Amino acid sequence: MDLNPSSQFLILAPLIAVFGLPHGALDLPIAERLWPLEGVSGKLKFIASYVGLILLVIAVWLVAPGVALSAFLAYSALHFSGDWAGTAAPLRWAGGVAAIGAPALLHPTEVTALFGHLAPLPAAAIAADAAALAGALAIIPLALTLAIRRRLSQPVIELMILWIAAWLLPPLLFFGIYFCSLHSIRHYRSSIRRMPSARRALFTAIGLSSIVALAGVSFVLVRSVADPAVPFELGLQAVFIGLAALTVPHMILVERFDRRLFVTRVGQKNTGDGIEPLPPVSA
Ligand SMILES: CC1=C(/C=C/C(C)=C/C=C/C(C)=C/C=C/C=C(C)/C=C/C=C(C)/C=C/C2=C(C)CCCC2(C)C)C(C)(C)CCC1
Ligand SMILES: [Fe+2]
Repeated sequence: MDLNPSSQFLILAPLIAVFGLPHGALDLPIAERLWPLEGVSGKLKFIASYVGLILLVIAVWLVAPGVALSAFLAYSALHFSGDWAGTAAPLRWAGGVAAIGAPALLHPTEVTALFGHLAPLPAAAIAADAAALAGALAIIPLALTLAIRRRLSQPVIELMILWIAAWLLPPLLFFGIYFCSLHSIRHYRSSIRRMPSARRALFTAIGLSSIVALAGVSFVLVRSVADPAVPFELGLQAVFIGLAALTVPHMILVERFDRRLFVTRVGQKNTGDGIEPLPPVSA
């Protein structure tokens, strides 16, 4: 598909705002299930720590963008591997790495140029090469599983679709579709089932994601008054540096939530010697 990066971005940004942000905004209801965030002060303490971590990541990005970009790619792969949490480790890793590495391997020039908007070019090129190499290595567990098992399990089918999508779609569009369909919806469904009140969690998620989306739009509007020549670059930075910053507290919470409830992202209970479905929380 032939779509220039600015047009891809115009599709990606609203997709992320509507379908991507709410899965992270469930972090507040998740924290309320993990700890007794008593009263307004309990919630405010949690929000202050969450926002503090976000600001810390943005500060690191401003000081050392090359290091921050590489770290973002690495922890994103780790976070995305949770989408195949009930699966054997090699396939789980192959999935998390492919979400980043497949577009880097199949569209190297475009991905290097996009990374170049987020970090200085030499560091962006190194990050793009490393992501492409990781992508190539991620094919090995998939190919071995196919060769040994000789049957198409659900994770194998999902990974094959992921690779075909990465091949057919331009990188930003591929990422938007993976992130908003597989990652966000899977995480959203498995988390909301564990909430005492799904309706309340949904309203909280909508409210918090609107705040984050508004913050991103305001950043682009204010900055483009000073430099109207680069709205695409500012938009890309708002989305990806924003996601990089949100991911750190988001990952910490999701890990704790999954471990505390012994729940994998595919909505199953890990009993140590097998996987069994967990009953939904009663209201
Ligand atoms: C709770 C809370 C809140 C909210 C939150 C939220 C809303 C969250 C979200 C979260 C999220 C929402 C997350 C996400 C994540 C994401 C990620 C992790 C991504 C990654 C990506 C990447 C890494 C990419 C790459 C690339 C590029 C850049 C280009 C093209 C190619 C590729 C694809 C390779 C607030 C702050 C209000 C307050 C406090 C509390
Ligand atoms: Fe997530």
